[in-house]
Amino acid sequence: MACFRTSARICRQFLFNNSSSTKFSAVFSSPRWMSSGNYEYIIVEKKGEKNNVGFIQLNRPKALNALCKGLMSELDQAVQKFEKDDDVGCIVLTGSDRAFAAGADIKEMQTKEFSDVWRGNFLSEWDALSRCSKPVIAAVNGFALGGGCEVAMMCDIIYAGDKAQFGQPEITLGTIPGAGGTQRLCKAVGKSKAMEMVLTANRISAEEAEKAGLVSKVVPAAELVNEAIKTAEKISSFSKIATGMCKEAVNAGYEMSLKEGLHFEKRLFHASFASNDRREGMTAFSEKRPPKFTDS
Ligand SMILES: C[C@@H](CO)C(=O)SCCNC(=O)CCNC(=O)[C@H](O)C(C)(C)COP(=O)(O)OP(=O)(O)OC[C@H]1O[C@@H](n2cnc3c(N)ncnc32)[C@H](O)[C@@H]1OP(=O)(O)O
Repeated sequence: MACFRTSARICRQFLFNNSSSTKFSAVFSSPRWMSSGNYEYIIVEKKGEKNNVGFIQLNRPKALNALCKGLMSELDQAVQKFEKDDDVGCIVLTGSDRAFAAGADIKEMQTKEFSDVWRGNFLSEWDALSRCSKPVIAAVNGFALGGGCEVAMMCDIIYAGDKAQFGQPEITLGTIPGAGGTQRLCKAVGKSKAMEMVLTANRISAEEAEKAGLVSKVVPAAELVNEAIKTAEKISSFSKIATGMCKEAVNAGYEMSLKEGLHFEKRLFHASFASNDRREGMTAFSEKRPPKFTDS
């Protein structure tokens, strides 16, 4: 903690480096808060030294976290709960060592008719993660297949354990990806690789996913969750207004032309000057002290 007193610059290094005290907090932080919700398919906790990381673990091990209706509905509820929680600045979503998620629940889908899925707009209810204004990190170990890969891609950052496998095997079921597995994958890994993956059901390793651009970091499987929590703690230490603006600018820019994206970013940047946190951040820098963000 002495670094905080010494200078703002050293403090900034503290925030940006993997300091031993941050590692300590991520490794040893216990679930100090359990969700009051009664979840069947997920585990929901708050983690991190400051209890400011929303942690969701898919927990349907016998079915390799297949994304049944109940699980997706609980995921939606948990994300909304963290969205409203003023202490939470970032969310980590993970699965088990064996599977992040093996896709939509095939046994649940098996008997559905065209009219069911069309009229019910099946899978549209999966959009909760994409609507979340707070950053979400997917920590992927094991299989991320079909809907599992799609859910990971709905997150803002993907960290993968070194044994993770990504794929879109829907073609083997006589169907196609239905929750972004063609479009999001195409944007992440490029058209040729995405086309190969959806047409052949070939899986790619964590290493390949990192090279192709689907994943931002690969770490040993055992360290994955702590690594994601550490990053989430860092993100949570910043102004929630600024992190929200960053997320909005990146996501909007991704969909827009360069000209529109640059304009949108500039306007959000201008808007940040209306926040107390922008004033505090720059004042703290000048006064060589750590900033105290108030999310206002
Ligand atoms: C529509 C889109 C969304 O856009 C989809 O997501 S469609 C689904 C796409 N996913 C898949 O096709 C993957 C299906 N799963 C597998 O291919 C294999 O299970 C595996 C992931 C390669 C693992 O194989 P392994 O031999 O190690 O394990 P099992 O096959 O015995 O699986 C264990 C257990 O889990 C059940 N299960 C696995 N995936 C699903 C799923 N997507 N839906 C429902 N259930 C799933 C599997 O049936 C086994 O349970 P058991 O039958 O033994 O009770």
